[in-house]
Amino acid sequence: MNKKEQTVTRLFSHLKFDNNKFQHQPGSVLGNTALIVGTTIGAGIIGLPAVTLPSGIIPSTILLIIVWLYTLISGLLIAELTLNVMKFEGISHIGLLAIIEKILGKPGARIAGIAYVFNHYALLVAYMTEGGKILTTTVDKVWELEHISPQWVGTVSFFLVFGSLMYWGKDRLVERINGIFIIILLITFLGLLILGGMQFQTSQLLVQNWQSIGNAIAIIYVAMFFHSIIPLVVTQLEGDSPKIRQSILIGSVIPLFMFLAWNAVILGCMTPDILSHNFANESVFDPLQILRTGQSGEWFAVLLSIFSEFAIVTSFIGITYGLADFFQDISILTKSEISRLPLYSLVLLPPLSLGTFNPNIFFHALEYTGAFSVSILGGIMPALMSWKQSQTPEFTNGNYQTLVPGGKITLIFIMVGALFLICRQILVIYQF
Ligand SMILES: N[C@@H](Cc1ccccc1)C(=O)O
Repeated sequence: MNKKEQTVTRLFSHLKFDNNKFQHQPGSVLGNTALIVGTTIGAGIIGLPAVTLPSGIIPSTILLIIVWLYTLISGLLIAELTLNVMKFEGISHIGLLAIIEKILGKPGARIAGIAYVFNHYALLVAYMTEGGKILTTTVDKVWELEHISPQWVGTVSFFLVFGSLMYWGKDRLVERINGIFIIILLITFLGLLILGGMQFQTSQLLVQNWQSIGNAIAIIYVAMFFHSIIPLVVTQLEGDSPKIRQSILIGSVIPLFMFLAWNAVILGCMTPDILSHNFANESVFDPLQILRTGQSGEWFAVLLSIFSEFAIVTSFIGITYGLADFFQDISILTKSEISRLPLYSLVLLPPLSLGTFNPNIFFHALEYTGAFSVSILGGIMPALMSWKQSQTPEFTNGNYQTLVPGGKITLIFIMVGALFLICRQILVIYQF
């Protein structure tokens, strides 16, 4: 092909000033795929087996695939909106909330802002309580303590260890530690699959309770959510739509396979003996909590504790940064400078107090964030924005770049899915 005829795919060039000249620094598909995978794997995967256990492996596998499809479509929709806003405005970076404000105006941005803060606080509560619980269980076991520490001790310890890291740690140090944790996470995950696969109970494949499946939707949705980083991916890939599509597709397929394997292996480890366990003060029967005590072997328990703790810590790092950035943006907009101590206090103290007084809030925190904020940010908002843009002449004159097929039918599917989740949760709360 003649050089002149080559199509230019990217929207702008990412340049870095180095050695007295600008150098082109394109983001890689690989790097952005890893970013998506890293963001996706978090507390959701730890909450998953407890909510899928009642319905069984086959129904939950099908549900996981359906929710994945939903998150993939809504993720591509957010990428499409970001891409087009950048193109029409001529800017090379914009955040999710700013996109919502540009398209839906101030009221839309306010609702999204509330959903965003709710999402981050609820996740932080979940991370601190569950991360703390695993910490104390491990310490009690290693030092063979007779008195099991109260759960709030765990929540406070988690806050002191990892909150301090976030407050005092320089960005580069935190980034390095995060990278090491992700490697540990992947190695322990493989170990768990191998050990768990060896003790798979085929009888578990026969369990099929389709009516219990609804209880798992909200947590699966949180587990698969990564949408708040899509605008960053679009920027790093210079608005190059084939690369963006590829990163989002591969970046969401990898966690899907991890979830499918993990779900099958953990549910497959459930022997009748394990299932007869009963925790007096817990409202949810959590298979991971029992497996961590060594019911499927000591090695399995050790790997599971490491995997769970690091999955939570890596997400804690990302979500703490996300919320700190959000409050910093607001302080810049309102021209009121906020220094580091008040900023991190604002981010970490409210979830700490909620988690200390409700140490068993983990599952509720995940469920509520799925039903009331992920549904708004990852479902209703992108569908509304896309609908509004399809009515605007400048977007319908052929210059609009689409990543998601199906037009209005897709948007209705996204909208109905999110509304269903919200209504279902309200009915559960009021026990209709
Ligand atoms: N998927 C993440 C949750 C998450 C929400 C929002 C942004 C990024 C990540 C988890 O399971 O912990």
